[in-house]
Amino acid sequence: MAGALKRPQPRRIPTNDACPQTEVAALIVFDHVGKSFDGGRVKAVDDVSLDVGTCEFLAIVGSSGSGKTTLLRLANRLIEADTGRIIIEGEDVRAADPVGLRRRIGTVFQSGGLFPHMSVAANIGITPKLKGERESDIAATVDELLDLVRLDRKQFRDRFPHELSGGQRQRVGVARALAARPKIVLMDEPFGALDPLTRDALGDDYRALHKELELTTVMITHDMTEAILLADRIAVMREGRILATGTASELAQSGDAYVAELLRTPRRQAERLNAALPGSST
Ligand SMILES: Nc1ncnc2c1ncn2[C@@H]1O[C@H](COP(=O)(O)OP(=O)(O)OP(=O)(O)O)[C@@H](O)[C@H]1O
Repeated sequence: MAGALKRPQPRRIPTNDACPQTEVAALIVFDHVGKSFDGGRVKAVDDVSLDVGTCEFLAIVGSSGSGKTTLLRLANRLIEADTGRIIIEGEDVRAADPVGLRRRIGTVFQSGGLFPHMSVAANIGITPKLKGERESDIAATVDELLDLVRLDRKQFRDRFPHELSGGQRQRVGVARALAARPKIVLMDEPFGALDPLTRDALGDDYRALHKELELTTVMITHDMTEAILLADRIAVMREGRILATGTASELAQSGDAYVAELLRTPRRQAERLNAALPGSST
């Protein structure tokens, strides 16, 4: 049977109850954060202040080397900030146990980041296993997550990463990130290496999961069109700094030349598509 089209009920995964839509509290706060490399010669992140609201989907857009990945790595303490504070779920990350912090935050990488020698089920179940959950509970969680990311349980559970397409690997990557039932998901170019159709389908599916599980998501992308289509708000980074944040229409009002340049491509794409597919916008 092909991947399940209907999501099963009931589900045990969504345990994030702390997300009333009226709440505006920020789940992630970057407060004047700075990080340099090479003895201060490379200012990868330069005095960044940014709040990510509970249940918000924030995209970080910027060219290569603008500091996007460094910002995410600071959030889960893969590296330490030189200056400023990062608050996750009300707690300064410097006070948090790094391992515990990373288990509370789901992470999805561009390549999927799956362990090649482990089956799909073992990859998805790795965090619950490290947390000491019972084998039977882990197996149930893996099956629920496979349903959630629309991969057929029987077909995919025992496969190895090299037996999957790029899109299927990313679906497993998303399932693995959700296995510890995080409130926060950090994604680094998660759909960047996929063909446009797969990318579109996965983006839509993830957006639905974000809403359904009441997640708070930060997604890095080079692609402004993807950011506009998926995110509630977009932060534009350049040379370690946040140039602008806002919804697509707010960014369109920005007087910044680089932001305008980034918006030119989706504008041109929309115009060309409307011209090539008359009536498609109605
Ligand atoms: N561990 C490191 N040691 C030295 N320099 C680093 C290190 N990590 C990142 N940098 C530098 O910091 C800057 C920002 O890198 P970062 O990976 O955050 O950018 P990015 O916006 O994510 O780029 P890309 O889109 O290409 O992934 C770059 O100049 C990079 O070379």
